[in-house]
Amino acid sequence: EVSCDANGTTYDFIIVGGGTAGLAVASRISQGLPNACVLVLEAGSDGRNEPGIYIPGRKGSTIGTKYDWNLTSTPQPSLNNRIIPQTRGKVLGGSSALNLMTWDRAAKAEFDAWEELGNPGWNWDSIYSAMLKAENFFPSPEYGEDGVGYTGPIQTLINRTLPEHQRTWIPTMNALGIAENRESLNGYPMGVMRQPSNIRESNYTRSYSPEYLSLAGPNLILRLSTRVAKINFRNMTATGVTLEDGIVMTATKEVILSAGSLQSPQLLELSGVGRRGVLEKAGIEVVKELNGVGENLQDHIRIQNSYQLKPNYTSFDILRFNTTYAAEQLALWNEGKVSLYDYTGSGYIFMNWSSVSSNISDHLTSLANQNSSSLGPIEKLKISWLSEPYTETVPQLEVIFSDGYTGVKGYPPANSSLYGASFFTLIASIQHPLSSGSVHITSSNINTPPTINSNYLSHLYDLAAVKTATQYMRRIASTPPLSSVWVQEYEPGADVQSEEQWEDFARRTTLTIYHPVGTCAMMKEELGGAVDKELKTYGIKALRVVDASIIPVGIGAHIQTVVYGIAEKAAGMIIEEYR
Ligand SMILES: Cc1cc2nc3c(=O)[nH]c(=O)nc-3n(C[C@H](O)[C@H](O)[C@H](O)COP(=O)(O)OP(=O)(O)OC[C@H]3O[C@@H](n4cnc5c(N)ncnc54)[C@H](O)[C@@H]3O)c2cc1C
Repeated sequence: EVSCDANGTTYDFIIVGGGTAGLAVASRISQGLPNACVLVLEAGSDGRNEPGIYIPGRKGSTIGTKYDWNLTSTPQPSLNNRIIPQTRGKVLGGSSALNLMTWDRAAKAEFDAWEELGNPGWNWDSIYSAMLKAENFFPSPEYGEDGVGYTGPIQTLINRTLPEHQRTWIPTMNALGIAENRESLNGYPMGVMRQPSNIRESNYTRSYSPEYLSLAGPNLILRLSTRVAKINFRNMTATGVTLEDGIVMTATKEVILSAGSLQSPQLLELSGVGRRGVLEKAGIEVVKELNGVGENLQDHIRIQNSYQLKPNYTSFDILRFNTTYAAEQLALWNEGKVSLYDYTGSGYIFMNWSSVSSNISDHLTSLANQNSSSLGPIEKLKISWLSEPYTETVPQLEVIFSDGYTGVKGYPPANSSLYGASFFTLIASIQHPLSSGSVHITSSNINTPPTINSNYLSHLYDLAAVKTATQYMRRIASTPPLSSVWVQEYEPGADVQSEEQWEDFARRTTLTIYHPVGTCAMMKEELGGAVDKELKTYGIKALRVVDASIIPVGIGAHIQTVVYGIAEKAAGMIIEEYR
């Protein structure tokens, strides 16, 4: 058995970023290539003992803390120049430590499109089987058996804690013509459903990418609080990395970049791989001119409505204003008993626009088709999904039932008569927005955050889509039986009625749902790709990118399952190549 030096400077593989994909790919390589030394370099600390991370009901509490890189967008003109937080985990497990634990999958056609973009071998069948390797589903009478995996390290389940008023969710959507789908992870995601959350059944803790480390052998060396400043090259071959403190680490086989959609392109550019104009402006010598780096930034946008519950319902909000009750619930959670601290927002719908109305669908499709002569391959694909035959399978709108207040206006302050009230929130997410943007460096210093411009709502389709979504959520809330649980629409509020007011609400409150992808896209180089079908960086040897940045086209689902799938598939290719 190989012996790997925990404090050495030379390893076979160096993985940059111990996040969602990074720990998965590193652990699988360690397992599959036991004679190779695998080094993971993670800038963040170990958050496995942090209650804000491991208690599901404390999801969101670590946003904006030391576990977050606290990146932000540029002022967004179509959002009244608001600066939108670009939350990213800076901790072991990366964004899988901070995410909201939705575990789902997009439609078959969306993954088959990856192959059509010039990536033979990347289609539903192969990506699906890679995704299944990540998970271990705990069966539930409320969910089916098709579409879930049972052998992976990430544990998933249907949450045992369901607020009373959330029981209205599925019947309400049925009344609006949306059928229940209990096998929504099998490539056909449409319908209304509860969905799994990535929670460990035995102790109801967050199950996330550090779980992969239990698969790794002693040949995996993990270094925390260690930030990579650049990748080093000789003769167009990656030879290792330089750390922030100047120490040089050598990779004899490969450097694997898993720093995520906002920081993998940053590191490539800091190392001389990217758009010539960007590199020259930042004073960086060009190693390889690669136009796709940092471009094609796509994200899911969200908008939210919230409703004040009748006094006989207790929501998740009670944990913020009743400290005695919160302490009791926490004690229950600590004893492993059913508790409000178990809760994750587990009610969903995935639907097309014609389920809102055929007029809406026609209107949105015609907006999407404006300027269709100058479209790139990604926009063309997204627009094709608005028409037959894809309308029946590829979702355009997601709505999440999220208990408690999670809007933009803020929970009522202590001096308000509404303080102590309970709310539920409906969160809509537009699955295929047509606005896209970029993330680029502006300086050669790793400590200067990259400039992130997502161009949110810059496309008329996106603006009309969020308006439609928030209007539709009022319709959902006003449909029985959900209509019977609340007294008042708190946000946007009943006075929002005209088209102008809805548009104003959209511009004031649209946010991201934290799914940036596409910035090192796996696509032909001439189409704007940065990596090939083996995730190898064009023009450079021994350098792969393995994280959400390689996703060429945004998907109609939350993205962690496919990030694990990408890592599993990458590990398979790497093990095959070096065995
Ligand atoms: C708040 C939030 C909620 C979300 N909710 C959901 C959800 O409910 N369901 C879902 O499916 N998806 C969700 N997502 C999205 C999903 O979690 C992410 O897309 C996914 O985890 C990204 O994985 P990744 O491997 O690409 O990057 P990350 O997991 O972010 O990993 C990147 C890692 O690289 C490290 N790093 C960066 N730069 C350096 C450097 N220079 N040197 C060393 N290390 C470095 C980072 O610290 C980090 O650990 C959410 C994301 C966020 C932020």
